[in-house]
Amino acid sequence: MAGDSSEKRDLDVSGSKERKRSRSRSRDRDRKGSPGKERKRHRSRERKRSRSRSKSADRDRRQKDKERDREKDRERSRKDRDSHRGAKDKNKKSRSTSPKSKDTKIKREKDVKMEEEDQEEKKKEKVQPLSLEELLAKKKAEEEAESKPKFLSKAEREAEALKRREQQTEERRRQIDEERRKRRVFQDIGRKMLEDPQERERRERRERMERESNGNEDDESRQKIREEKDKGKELQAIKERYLGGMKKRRRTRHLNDRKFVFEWDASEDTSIDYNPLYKEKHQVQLYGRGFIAGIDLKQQKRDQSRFYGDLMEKRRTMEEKEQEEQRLKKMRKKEAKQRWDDRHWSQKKLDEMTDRDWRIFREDYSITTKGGKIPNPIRNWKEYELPPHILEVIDKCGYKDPTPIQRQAIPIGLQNRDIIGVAETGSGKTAAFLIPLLVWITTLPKIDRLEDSDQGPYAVILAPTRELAQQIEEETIKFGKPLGIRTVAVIGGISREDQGFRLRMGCEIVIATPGRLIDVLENRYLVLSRCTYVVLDEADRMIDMGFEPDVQKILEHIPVTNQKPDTDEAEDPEKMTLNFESGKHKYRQTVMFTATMPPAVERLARSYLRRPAVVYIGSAGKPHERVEQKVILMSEAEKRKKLLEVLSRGFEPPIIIFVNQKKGCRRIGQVPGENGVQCLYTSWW
Ligand SMILES: Nc1ncnc2c1ncn2[C@@H]1O[C@H](COP(=O)(O)OP(=O)(O)OP(=O)(O)O)[C@@H](O)[C@H]1O
Repeated sequence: MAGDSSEKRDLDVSGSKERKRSRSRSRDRDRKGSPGKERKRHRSRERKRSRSRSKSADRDRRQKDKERDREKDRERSRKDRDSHRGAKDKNKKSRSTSPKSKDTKIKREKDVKMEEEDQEEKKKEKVQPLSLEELLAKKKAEEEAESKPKFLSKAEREAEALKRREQQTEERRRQIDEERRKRRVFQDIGRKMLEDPQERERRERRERMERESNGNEDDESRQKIREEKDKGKELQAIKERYLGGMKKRRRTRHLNDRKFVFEWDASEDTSIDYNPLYKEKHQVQLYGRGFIAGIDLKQQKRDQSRFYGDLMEKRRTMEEKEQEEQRLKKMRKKEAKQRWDDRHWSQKKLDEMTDRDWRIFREDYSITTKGGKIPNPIRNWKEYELPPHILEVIDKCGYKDPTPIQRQAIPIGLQNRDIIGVAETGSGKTAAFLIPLLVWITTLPKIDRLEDSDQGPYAVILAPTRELAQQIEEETIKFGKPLGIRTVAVIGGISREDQGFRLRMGCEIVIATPGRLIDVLENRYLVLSRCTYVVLDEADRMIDMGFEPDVQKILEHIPVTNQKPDTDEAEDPEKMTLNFESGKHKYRQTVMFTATMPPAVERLARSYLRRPAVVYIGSAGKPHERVEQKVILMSEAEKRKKLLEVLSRGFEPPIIIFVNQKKGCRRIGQVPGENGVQCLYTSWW
């Protein structure tokens, strides 16, 4: 109810105002109705205004105040109207369309119209800025108007199109002109810059700076990208480390997959075998170092060296050429000398032999020596300075060349040195110790030899067995008889009296076995007062056979007055040679031959030999050169058959077959018997 009363009040207030306005509007309507009048009025107003403007500023101010007041009033009325509209909306339902409300509506519409007209009039009077609401309303109205379809006639459309076309061509022309103008300006600038070097320099500097700045920017951006990538990788790595990253599965291709897989191995490529291109691959050359790519490097090198050689040859002076020739001659001479010196010892004369040649010589004959200054071995009989009668005998015996032991032992023996010779049976040891002895004996006057025959022999040769002693005797007689040197063998199995008789007749050399010699010595058939030469042949065998005490006893029968001093003198070749040539007063010389060197032999050597020279022939553990060894691998069942096959090849008897068991010995013994060959078998049981 209160609301209604207030509304009424408002309406009353507004009513009075509206009335005033209606009156003015009615006037306006009247004015509109008569345009001529209105024009007159307007002109008069304009005149008035111009008059007033020109009259004074006070009036203007007053006018402005009035305008301001009027504006305020207008605002107020607008607000009232809005509130009135809101109230009207609220009471729309409650209030039915009563005649009263209709009147007010019409009145309001009239008011609005009047107001609009008023506004237009004012606008005309003075251009004032539009309020926001007005602007919005205006815009809305424009949009609505635009959204409404416009129906244009054909002529209008054609006109429109023509207009648009003109606009487009105009726009195009304008653009072309603009471009042309710009180009002209640019060309002008360029021309100026070409003319002005300073300007050009400035421009270049500017461009450079721009480029650098761009480059720096690029670098920075690249750096940023790199850092981001690194961070990403690091993050990924951390994730994989702590969360267990997803491993990329390797794609495996199976043979059953639809896609065909060509299984091929490099070794299956046979093109290399028949294609000459692959066979003779050309060496690819790159440019540089003075070579041309694609051409054989060796050929290029050859050409280059030829070219430079020719060039150098042209440039050399005569003097230089001579010098070079001299140098080459010297070099050739030196090389020839070297070649001459490097000849084999067999191509050299004795006086051309160097130490190196002697070393090679010893190696060739498997001679190894030890102990003091050992003289060089004998190359051949003729070369060596042996007395002619000795050489004659050697020649008579048919010894064309000395055996290895003879080559080394004879020169040592001729120096009156004690010798330990390690050599096998049948290596020519007899001549090795006999020749120095014969040389010495033949130096002694024959009368002395005959007169002093009761003093006993000059040399005693001890052998372990009768057979060996006889063998040595044979050899000795062979050498000694032509030289008038008498030899007596004192061995078992022969009458002691006979031997005693022969000894009493006198002899220079006694060959004996230890047992019988002691017997003869003890029975005074023999004395060793002038014995200066003692030979122990096959000393190891003698010791094995238990002759060591006998040997010692025999050696005790030899006088000690002519024993060598146990000093370096015993090794001095010159002093010893002099002593050797001194005839009767020669030191006692002891020579020992053995195939092995057991401790007993060493003991014997230490006791009776003075500073001996040791000569080894061959190498220990090495099979003898004359023995052929064959190993045939087969099963037990095949052995018998194989043995018969080997025997049927025609080996000269006697043949020795060694077996490891007694029964095997019997069984094999029957086999050759079947083939008509006598067989003996024996064993150590
Ligand atoms: N230089 C030589 N040239 C040719 N034949 C030689 C030469 N030296 C030795 N002989 C011969 O070789 C054979 C064996 O010689 P020698 O008896 O001297 O050997 P050995 O080593 O003494 O053997 P063993 O110890 O059995 O007596 C002899 O018949 C001998 O005539």
